[in-house]
Amino acid sequence: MNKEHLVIFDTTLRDGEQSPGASMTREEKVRIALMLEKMRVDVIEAGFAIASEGDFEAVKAVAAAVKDSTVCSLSRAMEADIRRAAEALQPAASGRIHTFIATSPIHMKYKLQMQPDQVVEQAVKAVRLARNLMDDVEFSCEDAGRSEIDFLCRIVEAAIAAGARTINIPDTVGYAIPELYAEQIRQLIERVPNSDQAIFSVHCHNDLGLAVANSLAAVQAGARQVECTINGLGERAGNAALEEIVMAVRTRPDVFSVETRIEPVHIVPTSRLVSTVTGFPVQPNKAIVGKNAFAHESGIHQDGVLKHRETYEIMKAQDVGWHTNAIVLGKHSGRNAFRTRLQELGISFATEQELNNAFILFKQLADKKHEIYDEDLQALVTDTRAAAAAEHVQLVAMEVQSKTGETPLAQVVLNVEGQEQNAQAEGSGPVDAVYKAIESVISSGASLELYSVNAITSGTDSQGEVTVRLARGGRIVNGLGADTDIVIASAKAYINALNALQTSVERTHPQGTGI
Ligand SMILES: CC(=O)SCCNC(=O)CCNC(=O)[C@H](O)C(C)(C)COP(=O)(O)OP(=O)(O)OC[C@H]1O[C@@H](n2cnc3c(N)ncnc32)[C@H](O)[C@@H]1OP(=O)(O)O
Ligand SMILES: CC(C)C(=O)C(=O)O
Ligand SMILES: [Mg+2]
Repeated sequence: MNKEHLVIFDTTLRDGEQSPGASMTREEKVRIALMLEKMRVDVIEAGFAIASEGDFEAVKAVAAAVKDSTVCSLSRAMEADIRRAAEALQPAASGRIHTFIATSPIHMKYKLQMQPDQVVEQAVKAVRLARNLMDDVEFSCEDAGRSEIDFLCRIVEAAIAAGARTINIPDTVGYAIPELYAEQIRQLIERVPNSDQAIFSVHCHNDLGLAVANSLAAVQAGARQVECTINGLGERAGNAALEEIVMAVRTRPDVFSVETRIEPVHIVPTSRLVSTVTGFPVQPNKAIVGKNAFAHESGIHQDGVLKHRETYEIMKAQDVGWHTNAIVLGKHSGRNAFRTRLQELGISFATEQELNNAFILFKQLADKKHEIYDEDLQALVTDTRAAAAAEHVQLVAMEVQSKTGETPLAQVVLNVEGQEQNAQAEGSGPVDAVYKAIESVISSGASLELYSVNAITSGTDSQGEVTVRLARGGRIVNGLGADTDIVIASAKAYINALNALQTSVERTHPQGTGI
């Protein structure tokens, strides 16, 4: 099937900038415009030239910098606005004046305070003037979503006759519903006698969360330009998101008879740039550009994706500019994802039992921590292996009381060579109390040469990793322990070192001397 071209009109720099707090400098607008050009956006609306001296300069700078996309400026249906837009667009290789006037009864009566006939007259005058200054003119019926269809037909016909090449039917206040909006576009194209002389465009706002759905329904009804913004930035709840429109059309060629010229690999970098410049973070679950858009945490999905990516992905992360998709390990993960990640880290298990033991520890840790990082896995494997090694001493349970103004007290239950033993001791701090309690049972005679604690990853839910070095009779051993509770990590590390000390004794004196 021969696909028709869908014009992608990006208004991040104009409607996007109308988001409270999203103002951009001239330099920032140029940087974003160059990314949009690289992405092969057809039209870049760079600003509203009459709004301020700064916006005039910004439109001018974008017009001078961009070569491959058409650069556009907004203007009211007023002579001064249109002349200012034309002046700012002077340097453009391809420029467009976008002029608009409201057509809904509520806007005409209360805001413009004009009669419908006057609105038509002013629209026609505006389009004519713009066409005298520039070939490419777009006319918008502001608040078309709440305008009467007969009046819309009348003003659209007049605007096309006056020279508008693109007719935009905005749902300015996000009031439209897909089926009804599509019907509005269909009727306009059918009923306006000269509709074949213009491209019909849509510009949808997201007040009811329907901006993309409305835009796509309109495309199905014959619209051939969509106005949209990166990350859905825009007035109030925003505009239709460019990345969602482009990827919907691209992912469902069976549904849409149009195609864009967008190179989607630039989508994520552009999204990041817009987010950085405006300071508006992208929500993690945002389609296409959110951090979680290609991330899988649940075991069943991870297993599916590892076996055949398309089981849970309708797009490829790399196609829209992500480095890769992501298998995130957490409490919903399963063995397949766990084993695969460890293999990627170069860690394999000799037996399925060893893997299962590590997996049990992993689930326990995941219950305490939101996300498990590679460093957590490495520490966990070290723990599993230490546990698997001949263990003379094991920590069964421990409790530490530590209060301001009171001496810390530790109670430990140890399993020594198969026998449970209880001990308690006070110490200068909770770790000191635990170590004294352990020593009251073991009497290792070793001296503590080093004690250090590190957060394995960032965040207060991170695991603490403790390293302990013990020396006895010329032998020095290290012990490692990790836990989200650093006192427990300290006990694990100490016991790990005691066991290492014993193992090294066994190696040198097979009969052993005991710990
Ligand atoms: C749906 C949209 O996104 S529309 C674009 C919205 N964007 C902006 O408004 C950003 C830039 N705007 C501005 O900088 C200023 O509003 C300016 C420079 C355009 C105008 O500033 P001011 O002259 O001080 O007018 P103000 O903003 O207070 O009021 C708007 C005036 O324009 C009139 N007007 C509004 N839309 C149009 C239009 N499309 N065509 C002609 N006149 C219009 C209003 O009726 C009002 O006229 P009045 O002053 O005679 O009552
Ligand atoms: C100026 C027009 C196109 C607009 O932004 C709107 O109606 O939302
Ligand atoms: Mg708008």
